[in-house]
Amino acid sequence: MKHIDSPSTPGKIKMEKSPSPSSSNPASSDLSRRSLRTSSYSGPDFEKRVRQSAKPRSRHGMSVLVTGAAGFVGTHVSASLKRRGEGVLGLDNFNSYYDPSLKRARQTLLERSGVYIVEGDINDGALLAKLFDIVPFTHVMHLAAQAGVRFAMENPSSYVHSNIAGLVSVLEFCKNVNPQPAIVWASSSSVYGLNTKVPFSERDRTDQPASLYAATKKAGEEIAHTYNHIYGLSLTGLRFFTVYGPWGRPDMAYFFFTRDMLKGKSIPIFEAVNHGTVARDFTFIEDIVKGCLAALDTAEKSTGSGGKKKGPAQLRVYNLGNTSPVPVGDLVSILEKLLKVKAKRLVMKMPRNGDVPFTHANISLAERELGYKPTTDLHTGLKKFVQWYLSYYVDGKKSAQ
Ligand SMILES: NC(=O)c1ccc[n+]([C@@H]2O[C@H](COP(=O)([O-])OP(=O)(O)OC[C@H]3O[C@@H](n4cnc5c(N)ncnc54)[C@H](O)[C@@H]3O)[C@@H](O)[C@H]2O)c1
Ligand SMILES: O=C(O)[C@H]1O[C@H](OP(=O)(O)OP(=O)(O)OC[C@H]2O[C@@H](n3ccc(=O)[nH]c3=O)[C@H](O)[C@@H]2O)[C@H](O)[C@@H](O)[C@@H]1O
Repeated sequence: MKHIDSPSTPGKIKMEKSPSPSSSNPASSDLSRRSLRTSSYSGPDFEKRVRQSAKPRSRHGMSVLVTGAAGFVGTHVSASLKRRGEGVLGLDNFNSYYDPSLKRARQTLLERSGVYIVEGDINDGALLAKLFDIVPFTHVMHLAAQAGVRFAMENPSSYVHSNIAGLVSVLEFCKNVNPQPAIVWASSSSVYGLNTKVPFSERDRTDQPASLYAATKKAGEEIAHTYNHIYGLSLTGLRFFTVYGPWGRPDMAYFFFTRDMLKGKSIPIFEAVNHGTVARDFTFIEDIVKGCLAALDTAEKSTGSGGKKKGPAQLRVYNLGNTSPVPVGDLVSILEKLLKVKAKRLVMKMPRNGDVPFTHANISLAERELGYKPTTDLHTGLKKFVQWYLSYYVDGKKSAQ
């Protein structure tokens, strides 16, 4: 995987040093505010675009800040919220973990539907202050993160920067603004780590992460607990299970298998110890989007630090999976049929690279409380992915990196 842009790249605001914890506090961000006057984030045009994009037109009246909006899940969630008439503003740093031109193409798609994505980093306190000054967001859909389990061995600090420092930066803001927004954020199925009890339930242990990525998501869940407990923030963590679909992520197996199969290259298929099958509870993006919207719709208001008087704020965690694990070899067989290409399979022992052998979601809690019900099997979902892939890369003559 590629080198990633410096994790401290602070968007377009030129600051003398990386944003410090104090600069992410709206009450103590004089330095940051000064730097904003000369930045491209100020001016009537910028404010107008932000306001227009975040203005709700639905009966729900939501104004949602979507972090990671140029990402795979962020694009789909933003588009879906906008279609429903919610106000949506995106925030993304467009880093180069994978081909940024794909993020730009998603941005173009969203702009056509009226969603503006501000280019900047979630650690940039001055920028968050500016956005919250312009819009009293009712909700934050926090999806920005350093994703991918294996890349954590190459660039561990990018995970700390986005998944820990970045989460704290967002929560610091949310705790300080009035009114406080409700926050729905992406955790991960990877928190189950080496857990062997299946299917994975929210009550199962999550103290054996197999990768630094998983450890940062688990840390995020603990951090969420703290901000809920002290500051009365309403927080919902969603444990997504291996999400796939159109406009997906090129670092994920289903995506680069497709690319490499079409190029006639061999694809490494991992097997567990003693030739055990490696399987995933692959979940289609449209099902995940429904789960995200249901989590936003059922999110209660934050209660603030006077939480004791008003009662405790909501703190929730849900599995969003498909409840139907499929061996990776079967995923390849489906791709072979859809692409009409015979894969050159290179079966190999799974390296100790952060991967886990098996995932399987118990979704009864999400079913009960969110009305979440995935409806897309892997064949149907991959068919939609392949149709998109061929039209984007082959017909669109884009180079797949
Ligand atoms: N796709 C999956 O299978 C899956 C599974 C479990 C959890 N998740 C989580 O869901 C969320 C969305 O995942 P995705 O698949 O869309 O990944 P993605 O990489 O496509 O999207 C994440 C976006 O966040 C942006 N970003 C990263 N760090 C940032 C920062 N510091 N400031 C601003 N923007 C930043 C990236 O540029 C990217 O566009 C992530 O939190 C991820 O960890 C994804
Ligand atoms: O569900 C999750 O929480 C995680 O889902 C995915 O992680 P993963 O399931 O490992 O997805 P892929 O990297 O696409 O791998 C899918 C399967 O293919 C296998 N694989 C991967 C790469 C490879 O070269 N060969 C191979 O057989 C993996 O072992 C795994 O079983 C995402 O990449 C993570 O960001 C996310 O947090």
